[in-house]
Amino acid sequence: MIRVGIIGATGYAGEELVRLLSSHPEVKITHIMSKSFCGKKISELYGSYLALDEMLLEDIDYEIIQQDCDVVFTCLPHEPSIEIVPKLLACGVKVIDLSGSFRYKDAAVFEAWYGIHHTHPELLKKAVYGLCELYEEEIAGADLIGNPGCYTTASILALYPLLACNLIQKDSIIIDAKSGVTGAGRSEKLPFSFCESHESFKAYGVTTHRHTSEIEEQLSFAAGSPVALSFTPHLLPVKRGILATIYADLPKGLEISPIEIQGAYEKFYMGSDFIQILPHGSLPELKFVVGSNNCFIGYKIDERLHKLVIVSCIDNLIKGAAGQAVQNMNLMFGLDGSTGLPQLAMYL
Ligand SMILES: NC(=O)C1=CN([C@@H]2O[C@H](COP(=O)(O)OP(=O)(O)OC[C@H]3O[C@@H](n4cnc5c(N)ncnc54)[C@H](OP(=O)(O)O)[C@@H]3O)[C@@H](O)[C@H]2O)C=CC1
Ligand SMILES: CC(=O)N[C@@H](CCC(=O)OP(=O)(O)O)C(=O)O
Repeated sequence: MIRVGIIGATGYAGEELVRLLSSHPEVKITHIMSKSFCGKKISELYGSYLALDEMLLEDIDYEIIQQDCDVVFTCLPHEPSIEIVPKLLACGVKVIDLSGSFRYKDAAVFEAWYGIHHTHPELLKKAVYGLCELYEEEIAGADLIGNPGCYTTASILALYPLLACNLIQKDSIIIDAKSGVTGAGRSEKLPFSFCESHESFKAYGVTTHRHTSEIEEQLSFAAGSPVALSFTPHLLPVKRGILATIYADLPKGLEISPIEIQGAYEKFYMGSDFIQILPHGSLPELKFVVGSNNCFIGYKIDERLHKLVIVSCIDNLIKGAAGQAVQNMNLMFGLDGSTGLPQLAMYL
């Protein structure tokens, strides 16, 4: 059995990890950790978790982690992650970090977009970007994973194969993405509270959202040269799910058929359990993915404007956070990537 510790188990991403891992056939959760709720049962926060009450929420103790864990998931805000992850690595455990702190190759890019000083830039060389469909081999050999962001997962999975095959113009990309409110985390933030967000709809982070830089970095690897794009997130009045509608110009002077687009996606994602490519003109909805680790991608060519419109959907807490983290753990420990992960959505 893989012995797992979860730091930040009380947050939305941590809670989803506890849920997924408690039924994983190869995992024993040995410690769940919190800063503010030490000594409490997890059912005091999440009422349905009575079955897990023999485990109390604990403070972080590195000696105990060294003895009892093979891998630790850190589900923390970005700044505490930068300080805690190196101490975990020094214990000899593998680490899967869900924050933005270990996703970039260049600390200067992280610092510019997050406004946080990175005190351990040396670890960025060692960290592997945990998008399983792109970096399976590197993940298998990694000790530290920077688990991707939720908007970025939906966006990169939709665009990477098309840029790699030169099927869209890299200077024309516009990503219009919408997220459920759990994307903002459990801690109280007034603009994201029920009354402020329910039956309303708004854009935020316009031109400055930090995920712009994460998407650009990864897509530059696909294109083989820098990519700059426009990314606008919106807050949807639903609990979970991300739907990104993406616009890009088709290559100038070239006729691109749906068969070429479909072929590029299907070839790139051959053997990937969680990527579902719909036929030309069929578009996914949030209810196709919520509750599962899937990413559904649909597209339509706009012949009149010589553009491609792509719609990509994930569950922000599963493929966008905890599910992807489990998929990473599976690969790091030589398991099939899909072990213990939900394939089907909660349709109703
Ligand atoms: N929500 C989402 O959809 C996604 C989130 N993420 C990322 O995952 C991480 C966790 O997000 P999320 O679960 O939403 O956040 P929450 O706000 O819901 O939870 C944050 C967790 O971090 C713990 N925590 C906060 N500050 C500290 C600290 N100084 N030291 C130790 N623990 C601390 C809290 O512990 P406690 O209150 O128990 O003390 C809590 O368990 C973030 O980096 C986020 O950006 C990534 C992708 C998607
Ligand atoms: C709705 C909402 O607020 N979403 C979050 C993104 C959640 C996520 O992916 O977080 P990290 O990339 O920071 O880990 C936001 O826009 O800040």
